[in-house]
Amino acid sequence: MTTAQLVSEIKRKKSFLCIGLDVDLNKIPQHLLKENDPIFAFNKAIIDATHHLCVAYKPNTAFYEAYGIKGWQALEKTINYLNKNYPEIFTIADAKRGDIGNTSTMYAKAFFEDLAFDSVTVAPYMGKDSVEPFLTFENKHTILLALTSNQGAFDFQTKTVNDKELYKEVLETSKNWTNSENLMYVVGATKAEYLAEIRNIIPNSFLLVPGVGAQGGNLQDVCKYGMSNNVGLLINSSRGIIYASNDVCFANAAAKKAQELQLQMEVELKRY
Ligand SMILES: O=c1ccn([C@@H]2O[C@H](COP(=O)(O)O)[C@@H](O)[C@H]2O)c(=O)[nH]1
Repeated sequence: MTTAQLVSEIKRKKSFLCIGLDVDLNKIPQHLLKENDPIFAFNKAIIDATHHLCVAYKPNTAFYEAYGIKGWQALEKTINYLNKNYPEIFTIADAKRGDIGNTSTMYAKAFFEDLAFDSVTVAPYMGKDSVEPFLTFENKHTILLALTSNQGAFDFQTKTVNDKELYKEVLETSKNWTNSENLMYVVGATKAEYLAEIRNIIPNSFLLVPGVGAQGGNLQDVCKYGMSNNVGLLINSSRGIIYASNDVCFANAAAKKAQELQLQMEVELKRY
């Protein structure tokens, strides 16, 4: 999917919501455990109930890898289901990959070709040659970790290196890499006060913003400092939406939570 198509979907749906599909078998409704593939059954119900309220889904691959081959098959079924039934949806494999060049090429093939995701999250720590293989794929997006939502972000990302905080160095350096138009960045909603400075460095890049909901980030603060001319935001909530209820009406409860966020986004889109 192109960035222009993503922006047009955001405007059509009046939503820049990304729903995280972080499936934990201990948290899903117990009646689903009788299904042949409980993870996919859960995802399908959530997707069918919420697709009109969001523009993106983000399965975090850890929640699939934890269940071995069955988890990986459920991830494959989920992305195939999305691509077949809701091709207008932007898909994110939250896999946080990145390695020496030839290995990164294989990661990129896995997520962009085999699984046909629109984007994958990548860690910048190994530098340019570990990220550029992802950037060579046309109309695919590499979402680089810049300033993450967790407390540990302060261990390295905000430390000063060469008179600059490390996350700023990541932004400034990566924006000059070949095919950098295919870059997006992760910035945690819990770090909204950093967004104005981040926008000075990358005024138009899309930001994937996790941390609203369960982690306590505030949607309005993120929009105030993080929205760009082309919206430029995908705000993610995972647990806050998909585990709204664990009874038989779980998908409706998830849709209700998603709608609460979508309505707030509609207000923000009018404001900026
Ligand atoms: O900085 C980051 C990067 C990634 N994540 C991931 O996003 C979701 C958040 O889930 P919630 O349940 O809405 O808290 C999850 O997959 C994280 O691994 C992040 O939270 N922060």
